[in-house]
Amino acid sequence: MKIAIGGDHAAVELKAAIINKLESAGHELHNFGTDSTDSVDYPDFGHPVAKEVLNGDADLGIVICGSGNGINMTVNKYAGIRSALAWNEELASLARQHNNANILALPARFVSMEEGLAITDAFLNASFEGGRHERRVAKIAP
Ligand SMILES: O=C(CO)[C@H](O)[C@H](O)[C@H](O)COP(=O)(O)O
Repeated sequence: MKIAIGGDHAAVELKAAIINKLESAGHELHNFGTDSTDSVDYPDFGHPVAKEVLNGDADLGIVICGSGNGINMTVNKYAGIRSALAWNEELASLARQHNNANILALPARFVSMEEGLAITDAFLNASFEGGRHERRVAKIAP
């Protein structure tokens, strides 16, 4: 799977661990940074992930900031992006199963490294259930 990933300075350690794990599992990661703990602005790293998913160069995206909120808000500005903030595995699975989320937003300062990796796995391993959820997801667009 091709996965776009980006985050701010709060995300660096978790992002690196996710990239390492997913590349080892055979996924192709497109890393849009930041890879430094110098303070940056999370929108600058969310926009390229949203664009990569929308143009089809990535199948899914992962965005990370301290709370997950700012970068989640950023990518959800794009029509066609359904980004879900998840702080446990069940929320991540449900985001794919019920909402057909195409981006996972992680709160780096509120999950452990182990939890962040497990949440990512749950997101990638789940799939959209369709059925009644198809109608609801179609109604998300205004
Ligand atoms: O902006 C955020 C909230 O959605 C992110 O959590 C940022 O990572 C956070 O604001 C960064 O805070 P810092 O005090 O500038 O490190």
